[in-house]
Parts: sequence; C-alpha cells; structure tokens
Amino acid sequence: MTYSVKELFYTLQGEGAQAGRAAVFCRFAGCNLWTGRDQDRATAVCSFCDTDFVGTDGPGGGKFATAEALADAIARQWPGGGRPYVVCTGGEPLLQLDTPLIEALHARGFEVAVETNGTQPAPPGLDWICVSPKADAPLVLTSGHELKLVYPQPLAPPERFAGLDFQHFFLQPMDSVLKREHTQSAVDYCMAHPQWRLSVQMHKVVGIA
Ligand SMILES: C[S@@+](CC[C@H](N)C(=O)[O-])C[C@H]1O[C@@H](n2cnc3c(N)ncnc32)[C@H](O)[C@@H]1O
Ligand SMILES: Nc1nc2[nH]cc(C(=O)O)c2c(=O)[nH]1
Ligand code: SF4
Ligand SMILES: [Mg+2]
Repeated sequence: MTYSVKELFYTLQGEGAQAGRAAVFCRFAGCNLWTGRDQDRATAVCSFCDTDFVGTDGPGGGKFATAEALADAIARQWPGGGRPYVVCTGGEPLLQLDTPLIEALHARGFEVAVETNGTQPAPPGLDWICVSPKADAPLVLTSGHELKLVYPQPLAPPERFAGLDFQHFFLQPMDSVLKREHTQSAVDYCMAHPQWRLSVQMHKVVGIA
C-alpha cells in the first residue's frame, strides 16, 4: 500500500498524558471528517481543526510505496538514545496506518502511538491510542489509553464519554478566537469533575511544532 504523508518532524508531544516526551510525528494526509479546504469548513463534520493535512508537500512528506520505506524515513528522524517513539497523526491516521507499518516500526524499536478521531477501528499492536471524539461523527473506537476531548463541543459533553474504557480522560480547550474562554471553562469542568484532567497544547505555549 502507498502511504500519503503530509510531513514528518521530530518534536515533543504537546498534548495529553505523554506531553513533554520526545517523538517523531508522522502526519498522514487526508481526513474523513473535513476536506482540509477552508471553504468546506462550515459544512464539515469536524469544523474546528487546527491542522493543515492536505497534500504531501510538507517537510519530510511524500508518498511512500512500502511500509519499510516509511518506517525507514521515520527512523531517520530519531536522534538516537531513549525509547524511540512515533506519534501517527493527521489528518486521520487510521485511514492509512496498517499492520505492516506497525510491524516495520516495531522492528526498528519504536513504540507506536496514534491520535485518532475514533471513527475507524484500530489495527492490533498499537502501543498508545488517543481517541478524540467529534460531536457529529460516529464513535467506533470506545477503548484505548487516553480519551482527549476538545472542549467545549455542545453536542459532545464529557458525560457522554466518562464511562468508556480509557486509562486517562482529558479535556483540551478548543483553540480559536475564544481560546481563553474555552480554557477557563475546561478548568472549571475539571475542578468540578476530577475524573478529567486539563490538556494544554504545550507546543503552542512553548512555540515548537
Ligand atoms: C489534528 S488532530 C489529528 C488526529 C485525528 N484526526 C483527531 O482528530 O484526533 C490532532 C489532535 O488535535 C485536536 N485538535 C484539532 N483541532 C483543535 C483545536 N482547534 N483546538 C484544540 N485541539 C484541536 C484533535 O481533537 C486531536 O486530538
Ligand atoms: N508538539 C505537538 N504535539 C502534538 N500532539 C498532537 C498533535 C497533532 O497534531 O496530532 C501535535 C502536534 O501537532 N504537535
Ligand atoms: S478529525 Fe482530526 S484531522 Fe480531521 S478535521 Fe477533525 S481534528 Fe482535523
Ligand atoms: Mg497539532
């Protein structure tokens, strides 16, 4: 299978329970909930996306003909030392991430994490699954390591997800012109409902990718 990758980059995970950890990010091109074009945003199922995932023209991006070729490109981004960690994101990574790629990454010593909207089943073998449900999209992935809900989504209140099978529950303030207000309401919700923790997008605070 050919993989379409927007960009590959090495940074710190900025979100959720693994925040602060060095990671190679593999941003797959394309998403099932938005075309990525601004003129389609208003009618998209997911309308608040903060990411450009269109095309394969970013740093380290491209079309990779085999799992081995993509895993080699990811491994070249790792500086050496520690436990190699890759975060597969997008776009929607579970439209492309498959067993051969997970196996090729494991063969190179990587722990494999995924950031997904939860609308697709996950292939076996993933080491860290972060599900971020979207209000108007069917949730099929109802277990994993962390559930990270962008907040607020009026049609997706946290109570809807609080009973699912996850180890960690995060609210991540929606980044928009109202980010300060969203952050305050997420703080208020976490203080009133201690099952939930706040996920600040640390990379945006620090000014890294
Ligand atoms: C760009 S998405 C890619 C992965 C996958 N499609 C998903 O939605 O989980 C990566 C993470 O950023 C979150 N995110 C997207 N737009 C955001 C925004 N405006 N504010 C805060 N988090 C956002 C998503 O919910 C997800 O947790
Ligand atoms: N530093 C950093 N951490 C992140 N965690 C999730 C991200 C994503 O776009 O999926 C992301 C990202 O884009 N940058
Ligand atoms: S599902 Fe993820 S990648 Fe797709 S538009 Fe929403 S936040 Fe962006
Ligand atoms: Mg991001």
